[in-house]
Amino acid sequence: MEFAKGHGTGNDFVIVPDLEDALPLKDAQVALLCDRRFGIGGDGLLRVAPSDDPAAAWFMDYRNADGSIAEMCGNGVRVFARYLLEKGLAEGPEIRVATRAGIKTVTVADGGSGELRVDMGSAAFGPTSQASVEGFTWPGQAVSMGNPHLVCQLGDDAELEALELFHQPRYDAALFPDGVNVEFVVGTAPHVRMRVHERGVGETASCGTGACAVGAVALRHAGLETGTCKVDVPGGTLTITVTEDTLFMTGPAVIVAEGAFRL
Ligand SMILES: N[C@@H](CCC[C@H](N)C(=O)O)C(=O)O
Repeated sequence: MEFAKGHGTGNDFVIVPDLEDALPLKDAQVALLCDRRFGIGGDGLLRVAPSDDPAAAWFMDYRNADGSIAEMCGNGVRVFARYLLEKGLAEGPEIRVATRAGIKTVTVADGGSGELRVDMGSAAFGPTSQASVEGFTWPGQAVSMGNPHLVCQLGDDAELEALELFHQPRYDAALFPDGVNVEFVVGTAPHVRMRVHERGVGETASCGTGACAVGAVALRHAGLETGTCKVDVPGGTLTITVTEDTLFMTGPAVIVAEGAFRL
């Protein structure tokens, strides 16, 4: 089976081209491919399949490392678009990608940085809630970016660094019946820093949709309806811009390897 490997700010993905839609992957197969000892290794898998939607040629079939399906992946959609560009499956500067959270338009950013900008659609704010790790509890803001997030503000860098994110933080399962990605943030807009525990994965070096949720919350905390917020993640920096109509995320996306896997 042909594969490629790519990442966006250290959030890494196994990419499986399935251009004839002939390779429906079972959960266990996805988990094996994403396993860092027994497989290729990745936080998730991006299957490149034809789209049913006439507005986009390709569908991003995103799966978490444990095989579970998620609605959206922000770093994944940039890596997916980079793969389409490198393989000649799409032409820039605008690439439309079908996802479970609707069509996302990815644009090659101006200025030769090589970064990609995605129109992610507006952040949808939910109720406030809370998350707990190792007996400590923080208030949090529920935000949907197509997939569920809980953004928790911490006091300072030392508190963020001391967090043990080996296990899923505790959360209100009635509010998040399908699980939730939990972001822990320090700082204020226009520049914040975060760590994340992803549903179906564990702690990752970055989460694009998480950074979008964090940027939107940081701007709102600063009393801003629109604006730009840089979000530092362990694997780099993402730039989040909120406009009256939508939210853009800009960041890197690179393909680092290609090969064949014996499935
Ligand atoms: N890493 C992703 C988010 C992937 C999905 C998430 N784990 C979920 O289950 O919702 C991103 O970059 O957005």
